[in-house]
Amino acid sequence: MKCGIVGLPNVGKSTLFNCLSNAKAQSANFPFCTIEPNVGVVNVPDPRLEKLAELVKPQRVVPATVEIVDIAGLVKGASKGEGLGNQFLGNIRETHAILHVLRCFDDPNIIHVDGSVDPVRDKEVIDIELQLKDLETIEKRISRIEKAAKTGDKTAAKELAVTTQIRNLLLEGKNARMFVPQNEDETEIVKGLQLLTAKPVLYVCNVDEQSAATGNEWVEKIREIAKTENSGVLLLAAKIESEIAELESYEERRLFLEELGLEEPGVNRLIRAAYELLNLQTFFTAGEKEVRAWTIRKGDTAPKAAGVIHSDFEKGFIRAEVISFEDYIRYGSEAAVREAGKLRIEGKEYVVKDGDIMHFRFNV
Ligand SMILES: Nc1ncnc2c1ncn2[C@@H]1O[C@H](COP(=O)(O)OP(=O)(O)OP(=O)(O)O)[C@@H](O)[C@H]1O
Repeated sequence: MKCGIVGLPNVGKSTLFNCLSNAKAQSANFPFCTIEPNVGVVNVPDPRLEKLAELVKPQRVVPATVEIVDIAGLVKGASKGEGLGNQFLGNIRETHAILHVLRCFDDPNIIHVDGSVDPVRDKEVIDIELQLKDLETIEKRISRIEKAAKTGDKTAAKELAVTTQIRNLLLEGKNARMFVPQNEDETEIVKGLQLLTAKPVLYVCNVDEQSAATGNEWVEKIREIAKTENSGVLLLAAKIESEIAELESYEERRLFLEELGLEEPGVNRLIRAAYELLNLQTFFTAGEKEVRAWTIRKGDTAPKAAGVIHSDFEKGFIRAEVISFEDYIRYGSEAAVREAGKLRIEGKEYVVKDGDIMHFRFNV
């Protein structure tokens, strides 16, 4: 599961990516590893993990991770192959969610590809390119299934109904994510189309130093639009944050952030937001050797969670012993939780809750 950073050229994507890739931007515990020049696996800052580690004092602490890809700037005409457009759109297709960076800072020294700062227009430029590409995908699909649908093939007819609705949305200049599947079948059909504008999106408003905590009028405009799309907005001052991330001492970084009116680096919020956007959540395992955050999807059951640790755990799953994060903190140790009768035994059907501390019983 990975998130792609998308936006026009020169809006601050690489600056943002560098913030993420700078280990010092976060606590010492959160290293970053670059798989390829533009792909990073970044650890998810999670205060709960730190609290658990304080209580358990394990030999190792292992955070959850999320993969982030820096996709080079898209330009007008990308859907027609302009400026390596096809390659970049292909890169977006491989991601599961989009971090759409918008330039919301004024700086006459930094050239804007369209001559002036206007994130609302910029957002539309990108949207249109993605929509045009999706339209091409949809038209191809429709022409392939139309005949079968009209000669009584029920599966094809269902798909035609969905694709036609999505095509109409795209023709109105809307994104495919505005289509709400009515049942499991429709969800599967949409998934199969792999549309760019069906992916969840978070708008990242890249602001200047002065607006780091409060935002500005551009951000407000983007917020208004995002509301109508059910999408999120995140505020981040990429340039100053990348400078802060360069500072050696933790204390210095903290002071600088405080001056900006921030409690923690914006990238921490961004990483958590990316995790959320991918529909992921965390469960923990806690032992003397290791306290660890594991990543699962929201809605996953206990055996699925067990399978993330080892496939044998899933195959031979018997039951899970579960402690809620709040109980663990309240009683301070697994033994005390047991004593208080707060340790739950859960079976195969149990849907894991974010923050659960789990122990699996299995046989092989
Ligand atoms: N919030 C900000 N305030 C002021 N300047 C910024 C801000 N964010 C980025 N910049 C500056 O804008 C310029 C472009 O940034 P960057 O190279 O990160 O853009 P990009 O989106 O990756 O561009 P491209 O797609 O062309 O690679 C850089 O000089 C960077 O320092």
